[in-house]
Amino acid sequence: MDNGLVTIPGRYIKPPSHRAVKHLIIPGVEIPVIDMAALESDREKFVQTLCKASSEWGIFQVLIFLLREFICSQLRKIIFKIFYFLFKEKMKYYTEEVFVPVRYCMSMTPSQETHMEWHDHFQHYFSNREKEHPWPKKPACYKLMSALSEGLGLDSNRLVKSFGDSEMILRSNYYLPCPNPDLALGMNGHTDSGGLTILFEDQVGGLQARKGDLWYDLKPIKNAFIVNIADQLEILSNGKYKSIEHRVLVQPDQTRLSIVAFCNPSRDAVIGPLPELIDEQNPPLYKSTLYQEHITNVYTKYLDGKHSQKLQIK
Ligand SMILES: O=C(O)CCC(=O)C(=O)O
Ligand SMILES: [Fe+2]
Repeated sequence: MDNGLVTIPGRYIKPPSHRAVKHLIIPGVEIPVIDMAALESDREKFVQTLCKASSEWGIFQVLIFLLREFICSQLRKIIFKIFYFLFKEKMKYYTEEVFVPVRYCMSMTPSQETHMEWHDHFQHYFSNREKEHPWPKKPACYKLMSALSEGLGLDSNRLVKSFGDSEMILRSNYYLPCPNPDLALGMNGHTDSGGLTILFEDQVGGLQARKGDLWYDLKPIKNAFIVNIADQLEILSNGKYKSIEHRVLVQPDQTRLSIVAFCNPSRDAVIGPLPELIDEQNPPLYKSTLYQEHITNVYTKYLDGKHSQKLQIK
């Protein structure tokens, strides 16, 4: 882009069947908004609202004022600087591996893709198994996970326990202005393969969530994080919470930045519908699966930009 590119390189052009179709997009949607302050003031109501948003949408906005101020003023600037590094510097971290301490990559797995996604990203992987890159025992999404457990009628620590030694991927996505935004996608439609995703985006917009055949254009709101249920939580909840498919469109004249925390189960965890949720009326909708195996499956599907593999392991 710095060299004055006027059309996108062929590898970024999506075939017509993969492009965003305008009449299937619902503009300016506001997904449910949940204020973390209510967790202290009225826990029961908080749990109810969270549970409803996770079942009906699988994606919602969360207000956490202090943290957001910090992220706005500091983190965004720092991450922009990292993307401004010389290409040669960034390439020192280039890899297609996921479970490495630091990764820089374009698209997802360029060597296996015919049509790339219009973004670059830096990714950090944290796990208590890795001595060099440990993460605190409690997952970053601990409070939300506790409330989500209660929403299933279970002990507040039940979901966290099922994650085992939880892991985390912290990822910054950088979407440059695109000279042909209608021919490309910033990120293909996918569901997140892990547990719970917490996303911070700037005010540029472009994130869309899918319900049926329609794509809902999610309007960024100030002072909010976006949280979405990912595949492993859908499976643990036996389908009560929905892992929603989402994608990102690109803009002709604006750079977009998103910072995403994927709060995931341990890769050793065996994930299946929680036995407490199963009875004659509620048979298991998913088979138990090793999380590690599952992520491989989902990852392959993810590259096709189709529904995730979880629908096939039923
Ligand atoms: O950039 C965004 O808003 C979405 C990013 C995303 O879906 C992902 O990294 O999995
Ligand atoms: Fe995602």
